[in-house]
Amino acid sequence: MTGAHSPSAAHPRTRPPGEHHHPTTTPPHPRETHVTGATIWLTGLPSAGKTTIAHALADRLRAEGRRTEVLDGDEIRTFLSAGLGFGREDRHTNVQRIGFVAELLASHGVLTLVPVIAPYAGSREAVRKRHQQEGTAYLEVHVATPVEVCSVRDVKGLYAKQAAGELTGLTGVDDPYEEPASPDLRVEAQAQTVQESAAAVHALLTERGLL
Ligand SMILES: Nc1ncnc2c1ncn2[C@@H]1O[C@H](COP(=O)(O)OS(=O)(=O)O)[C@@H](OP(=O)(O)O)[C@H]1O
Ligand SMILES: Nc1ncnc2c1ncn2[C@@H]1O[C@H](COP(=O)(O)OP(=O)(O)O)[C@@H](O)[C@H]1O
Repeated sequence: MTGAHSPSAAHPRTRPPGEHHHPTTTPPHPRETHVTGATIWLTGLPSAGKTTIAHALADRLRAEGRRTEVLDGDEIRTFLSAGLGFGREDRHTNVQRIGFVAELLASHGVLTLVPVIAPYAGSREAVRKRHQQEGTAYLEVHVATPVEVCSVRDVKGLYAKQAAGELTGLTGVDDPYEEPASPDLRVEAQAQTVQESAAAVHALLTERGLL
């Protein structure tokens, strides 16, 4: 269909039937005019520090008055991705679902932090592409703590379980982790405090004009 309501490059999402365009005379909410959202994906091995960095950064961003969400991997697997396992296909599906929700939030001005392993480069690339298509900012942060450090931290006891033969398919041990070739930022979290790691991501957001 062509005409006033046909989709355009600037508004690529299809409006549901019956939903009307807001009158152009309605001004946007003043606080929202200069707010740019973004998805900040923190990828890395289990116990690398993704969740800890995400929450430290979220606290800081909220204190600075920014709308911020953390899409926690464990929570997502309880609700949005309930029933999915840790095989290649399920992990890919999980990452695409999270990417979809993150993009929606980010497109509405929310700084959306995603501490999720996302072990496959192809899955991460698909999420980046989706953001590009929608014109939404996307940053990939590799929390690059080496497996030797992660396995000592072993926050959830997964490395010990794998070593004891009680679990197979642990990312970075007996399941793949495809390291990002050119992330927007690589954080050497094993050599930093949590606040230093969070500050490095904060500096990236500033550098990219998102703060
Ligand atoms: N086999 C195996 N491999 C990796 N991780 C495992 C596994 N089994 C359970 N867990 C726990 O689940 C969390 C990973 O889920 P995610 O949704 O973040 O990862 S994925 O992108 O779908 O791979 C991950 O959370 P984090 O430790 O916070 O990374 C693990 O605690
Ligand atoms: N610079 C750092 N950044 C993040 N976590 C760190 C750092 N230094 C030490 N840690 C510790 O490492 C652990 C990381 O656990 P977590 O954030 O749950 O990892 P992940 O979400 O990647 O599985 C936490 O106990 C945290 O306190």
